[in-house]
Parts: sequence; C-alpha cells; structure tokens
Amino acid sequence: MFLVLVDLLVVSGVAYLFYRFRNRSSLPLPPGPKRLPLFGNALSIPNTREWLAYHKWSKELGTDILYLEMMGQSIIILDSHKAASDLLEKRSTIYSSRPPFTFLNELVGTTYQTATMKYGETWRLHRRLSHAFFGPNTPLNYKPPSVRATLHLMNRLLDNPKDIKTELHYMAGDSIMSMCYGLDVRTKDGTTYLDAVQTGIQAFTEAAIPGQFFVDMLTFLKYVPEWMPGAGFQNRAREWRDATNDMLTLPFAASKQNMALNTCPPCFTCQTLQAKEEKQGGLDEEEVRNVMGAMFVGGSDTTAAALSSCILGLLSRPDVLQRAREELDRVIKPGSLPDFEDEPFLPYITAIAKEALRWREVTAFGMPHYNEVEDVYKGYRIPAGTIVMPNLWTLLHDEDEFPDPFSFKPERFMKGDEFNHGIKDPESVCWGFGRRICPGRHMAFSAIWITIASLIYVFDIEKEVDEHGSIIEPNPRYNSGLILTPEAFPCRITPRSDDFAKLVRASLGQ
Ligand code: HEM
Repeated sequence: MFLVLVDLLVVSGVAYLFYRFRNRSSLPLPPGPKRLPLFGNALSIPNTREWLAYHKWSKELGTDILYLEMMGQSIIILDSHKAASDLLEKRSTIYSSRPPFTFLNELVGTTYQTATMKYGETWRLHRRLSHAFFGPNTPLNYKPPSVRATLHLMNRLLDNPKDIKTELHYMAGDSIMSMCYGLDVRTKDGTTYLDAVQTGIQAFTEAAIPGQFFVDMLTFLKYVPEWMPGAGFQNRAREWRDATNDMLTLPFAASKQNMALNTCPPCFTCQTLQAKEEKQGGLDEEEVRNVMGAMFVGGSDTTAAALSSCILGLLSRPDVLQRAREELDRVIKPGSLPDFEDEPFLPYITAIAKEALRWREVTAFGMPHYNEVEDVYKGYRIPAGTIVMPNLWTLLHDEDEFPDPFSFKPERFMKGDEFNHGIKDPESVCWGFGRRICPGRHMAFSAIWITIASLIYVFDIEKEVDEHGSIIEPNPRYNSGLILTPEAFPCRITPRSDDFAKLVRASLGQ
C-alpha cells in the first residue's frame, strides 16, 4: 500500500512539474521593443542615458516590466516601484544574484568583490561583516570619521575655494579610507593609496553596466588573445587587473603593518582582524580584505557624486540656502559646529539631503540583479539567467509622488517647520532593493548630512561671477556610467565671516 502511495506521489509530482514547465514555457515574454535576429535590441539601445529610452519604451508599451535582449542576453527593466518591490524584495530568494560579469570577474579578476559576487555563502559572509561595522547599530564606527573628514574638507576650502567638486571627492575618500583602514589621506601614504584606487573604481563604474563589453554576452570572446585586432578589451582588462589588485592589497597591507606597530587607529580592518584573533580564527583574513576593498569602491565616488549634485541644487535655489542657514543659526550654539546630536532639530537639512539623493540620482540602476531560475510575473515568463534592473531614475522622478520632479525642492519633504513623513522617502529607492540593498547606506547618509549642514553653516555658497561681474550659470554635464557625476563646475564658496573661518581653523585642534 505504502509503495503504491509513493508511486502515485512521484507520478503526480512529475506530471505537475511537466504541466508547470509546459505552461511556463508557453507564456509570453514581457513586452519590449522590436528585436532583430541575433542582435536583439543591441543596435537600438542608446550608448548614453539609456534609462530615458527604457522609460519611454515602457510608457509607449504600457508596461512596467520591459523586456530587452542583447546578443541573446535577456534583460528586464522594472519601471515602477511596485514591480521592483514585487520581484527584488518579495521574491528576493530568486532575484538576489548577480550576472556572471565575464569581463570584470573573469578577465579583470574581481570575483572577490561583494557587489559582483554571485548570491551564496561567501556573499552572506561579506554582508555580515559589512553590517557589523557599517550597520545602523554601530554609528560610532562611521559618524566621528565623517565629522573629521568634513572638518578637513572645510579647512581645505578655506585655502582652496575654487574646486569644490575635487574637494568633495577627496573628502569622501578621506572618510572611507579612515573608516576602512585607519589611514590618513593627508599623509603621503594615504594620498598614494587614494590615487591607486581611482583606476580600480573606474574599472567597476565602467564595466558593471550590461552591454559595455561584448565579452559579457559573447563569453567565448574571453579566449581571444590580447594581440588580436579588436581585442583591446583584453589589454584594458590587464591594466585594470593590476589597478584593482593594488587597490585591494596596498591599503590593507599598510593597515596591518600599523596594527603590528600598535599605531592603527580604530577602523574596520583592525577591529575585524582583532575580533578574529580573539575568536582564534574562523574568519579568513582574505575575506576581511575583500570586504574592505568592496566598501572602499562602493563608498567613495557615490558619496562625492551626491554631494556635488547637492551643491548644484543649492546654487539653483538661494532661498533654500537662506532657509537652511536660518534653521542652523537657531539650533547650533555660537562657537560650535553642527554635529549629529543636532540632527533631530534640523529637519530642513535632512530634507535637503533627501532631495539631493532624489533630484540627481547617484546611479540610474544600481547594480544589475540576476535570476538563476525561471519565474512568472503578471502572466509573463522571466527566463532563468535574466538581468533584472530597476529604473531608479523613473522611480525618483515619478510625478505622482514628487510633483515638478526635475526641480530641486527640499520643501516637498516639509510640513511647516516639521519633516513630513507622509511623503515618499527617496531612500526607499536610491539604495536599491532586497537583499542586495546598499550596505553603506547608513554611513553614506550620515556623511552627506553632516557635510551639507557644516558647509551651509560656515560658508556662503554662491554662483561664480566672471571678470565683468556677470553670473556664470553652473550647468555641468553628467557622465553616463554606473555612478552619475557632474563635471567640475564654477562655484564661489567663502566663509560667512572671519569668526567662522577661525572656528573651522580651530576645530581640528579640538
Ligand atoms: C550616495 C551614496 C550611495 C548610493 C546612492 C548607493 C547606492 C547603491 C545601490 C543602488 C546599490 C545596488 C543595490 C542593489 O543591487 O539593489 C549599492 C550597492 C552597494 N553599495 Fe552603495 N551606495 C552609496 C554609498 C555606498 C557606501 C558609502 C558604501 C560603503 C561604505 C557602499 C557600498 C556598497 C556595496 C558594497 C554594494 C554592493 C552590495 C551587494 O552587492 O550585496 N555604497 N549601492
């Protein structure tokens, strides 16, 4: 009797699977623009600002899941918050992997990177380690270094007020370098490491976008030797391999050396390695190094891009600067500079930080997600091995949620003098979705917040004027890579008074 029952179960199980498989495979793919044989949509996807075309196609086809194909690689763009949340959050067991990234992972050799890593045990370990240091419960790990980096920034701006974009970039590197490795970028060594990582960061921001390198879709190309005509990507991969290796190993080695000499200030490297020693192993030192490298790559250009965009927004709205200044003057005690203790009393500064993250998205897609098994959504088949990307640009500029979405309007988050929690929070979008959500988000928001509060409190931030006294409108172009950064732009940044300049000069001695 028992065996008959087992037989029945097996037969009905197989029949069910067959039925499902047959049914799924016969389901249509989601709507998408017309595809050419072999190329798919590769020839019609624009080279720059492709998220605008994706949104336009989604609108024209009346869909929020847009299907594209590039040389046989299926890609789905999620063009609404609901679709992004339904797939990447509610079905996160299916959609939390990353594409194979043949160029980055196999040719450049970055399989150790959290951001490009397949979903699995090593990735989970990376997330546990980064959460332990950068999570919401350990603000002391990242808030004091952010304050210090802001003080360094303001001191540099007193000496060199001309190039705000470069200074913000340097500031982001400063805070992340001291958090991860306890290294001071103002020393010769620190500066050298910062320079070394720039090329490494460039490799990620250029190569993490699907379609940038054909070898990601036609993977047999990875065997093409470097000397062959048309194999320039192999040359590029070799250069980037060296740079990413330096980025990974040099600052980590310096931090370990400082640890051995007992001169390493509290940082991710020494805290995690010490914890490892106390537990007597159990944690691979190489993994600690890899997580640090990932946080460094993830953390420098992104924060700097958000801050540069924020300054551009402020330049476009002198009235916003004025209102923020009034709020700061009411709250900050004379003779002090803004600190995180003031955060609950400075809702307008918080509104400015949120609006900066919404107005000019730091990244239009984040990192691509990838499903390893087939799925069905809204009656459409999503084949296994599809690259799935939320169109963050669409979500952050949704006219229903954020009226007049292309204007910089921090007041949209205010109700009188209070922060309005009834408005959609751009942070529910800008850090990505599901299990791969940005692990540096708490630290990033803190760094952005303290920098904005401090700069507005201490400096007059105005449009630059030319030799005839005419205002120069800052209208920089943005690049079109993974991280969207404006070109350098003119901006006049001068201390409000000598007293404020003195306060900043004295701050580092405190
Ligand atoms: C304004 C600043 C930042 C923005 C807008 C931002 C945004 C994002 C987004 C959209 C993703 C992809 C999430 C997804 O796949 O759904 C991501 C991933 C990531 N971010 Fe950030 N980020 C910022 C700052 C930082 C900082 C400061 C760090 C490190 C300290 C960091 C480290 C990472 C890492 C390691 C990943 C990969 C996570 C994974 O694949 O599991 N990010 N970030």
